[in-house]
This record gives sequence, structure tokens and C-alpha cells, in this order.
Amino acid sequence: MRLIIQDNYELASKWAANYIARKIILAQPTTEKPYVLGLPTGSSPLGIYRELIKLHQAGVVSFKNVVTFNMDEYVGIPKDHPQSYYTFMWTNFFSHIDIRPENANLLNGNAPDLKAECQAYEDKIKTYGGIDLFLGGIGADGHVAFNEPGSSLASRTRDKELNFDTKVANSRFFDNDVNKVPDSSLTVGVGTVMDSKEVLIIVNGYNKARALQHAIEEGVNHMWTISALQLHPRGMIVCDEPATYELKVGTYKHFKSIEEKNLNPDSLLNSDLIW
Ligand SMILES: N[C@@H]1[C@@H](O)[C@H](O)[C@@H](COP(=O)(O)O)O[C@@H]1O
Repeated sequence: MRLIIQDNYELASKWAANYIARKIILAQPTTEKPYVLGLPTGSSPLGIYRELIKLHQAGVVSFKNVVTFNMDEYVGIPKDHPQSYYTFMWTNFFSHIDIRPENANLLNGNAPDLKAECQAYEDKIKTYGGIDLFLGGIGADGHVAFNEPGSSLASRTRDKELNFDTKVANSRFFDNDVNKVPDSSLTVGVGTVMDSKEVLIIVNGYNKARALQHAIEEGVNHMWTISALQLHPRGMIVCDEPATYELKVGTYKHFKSIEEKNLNPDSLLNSDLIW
């Protein structure tokens, strides 16, 4: 696993955005062979979306031949609800780039048959030959998408009840009222994320430090679902300094030194990239 430690959130976001943009450019996607991105919601990826929008507006990258699959969606709130992940994605990213609306895939949390909806999502990913790069964030308990502690590391897209911790964490978007947070979600599984050719996770802030420590230094464990990334041949975490506070000094120094030459976000845009 690669760990890219940046001084602050802005640099971490810029690094990740430049990396993704460069990947799209190098893939030379076409309508027949689009570049396929998995995408998250949450506060963590907002900086990456802002940077990708800037790169698009500067003419560096186009999303015309990019297909996206979002990680998750709440069940039972209208699509146009201010806190639906559909609204989040269109407000914060899709409406600012040149993606074709039909290429932006999100799970439908109001589908009449949720299990069929999840199976159709998995099937659709397969029709594109899988996801090229899955971008993600994590919760403070190390969950990826809505794969909370105890989720099978082989899980696929499914309907999933949300635990109390996640509902409390997300109540900040629902008038700080935990009762207004939907009880369940549709989410890609850990296995769905791990099947992608590459995974890039952004981790920022002190409140994610324990999760990062488990992801990097502890064993693969379903109680910290992000730890499954250790089994991925191209798994990478991009983090800021505060997120590293629970790492051993030796771990921190190891990743800082082996990635020393790769840390400048600007140099990524002209590079062939390591992966
Ligand atoms: N389903 C989302 C996750 O995909 C996200 O990673 C997590 C952390 O959100 P934030 O980035 O706001 O801390 O929140 C939710 O649980």
C-alpha cells in the first residue's frame, strides 16, 4: 500500500486530484472505452472535487468520456432532498464539469426492489470491465462507503442499515437531529471497492487518526473495513499531517522517505505516474 503524507488538507486534495486527472489523461478515454471512476460523498473529497473542477476549467482534463459510479445513497429520502447523495454530487461536482448525465451512476434509494437495484448496479459496473479507480473517504471508525464495522470484507452492493455512530456523525447534515438521518442505505460492498483496478482513499483530520492507524499498522479486520486495502495490489491512501497522529514515528518516516520524490502535486501532471 502507498501512503502519501501531505502537510495539509489542501495539498492532499490537490495531490489526489492531479493524480486522478493524470490517470484520465493517460488513459485517453473514448466513448467506446471510457475511464471508469468510483466516487464518494462526504466532506473529505470536497477539496478533490474543487481541484478537479479547476483542472477542468483550465482545460487540463475532460470528463466527456468518464463514467462514474457513486459508492452509496440513503434509502427513503427523495432524490432531490438537499442531503441525498445525488444532490451532493450534482451540487459539488457534476454540474461543474462536462460529464454526460447518463454517465453519472448513482444507486436509487427509492427503487421498488432494492436488492434488484443493487444487483443491477454490480452488473452495470461489469459491463464497463470494472472500475478503473475507486476514490473514497472513510468514517472515524474506518468504514468505507457504508461498510460499517463487521461488514464482510467480501461484501457486494446491498442495502445496509446504518449504525448509531454513523447516524450521529451524519446528523450534522440533518439539523443535528439523529432521528432525521435515514435508517438505511444502499452501498457498494468492500468487495466491490477491492475489485477495482486501483483504490485511492483520502483521510484528513485528527478524528480519522485512529482509523488510519488501523488501516496501515494493524491487521486486516472486518471491524475496520478500510484495512482490506492492505490486500489490494494498488491501494493508496493520501492523508494530511493531523491524520498521522496515531502512527508510529517509524511508520511515518518510512512512508515519508519512500514517497519523498513523489510528493509534489504539480509534478504529477506531467509524469507517467508510478501506477
Ligand atoms: N458513506 C459516507 C462515507 O463514504 C464517508 O467516507 C464517511 C465520512 O464522511 P466525511 O468525509 O464527511 O468524514 O461518511 C459517510 O459514512
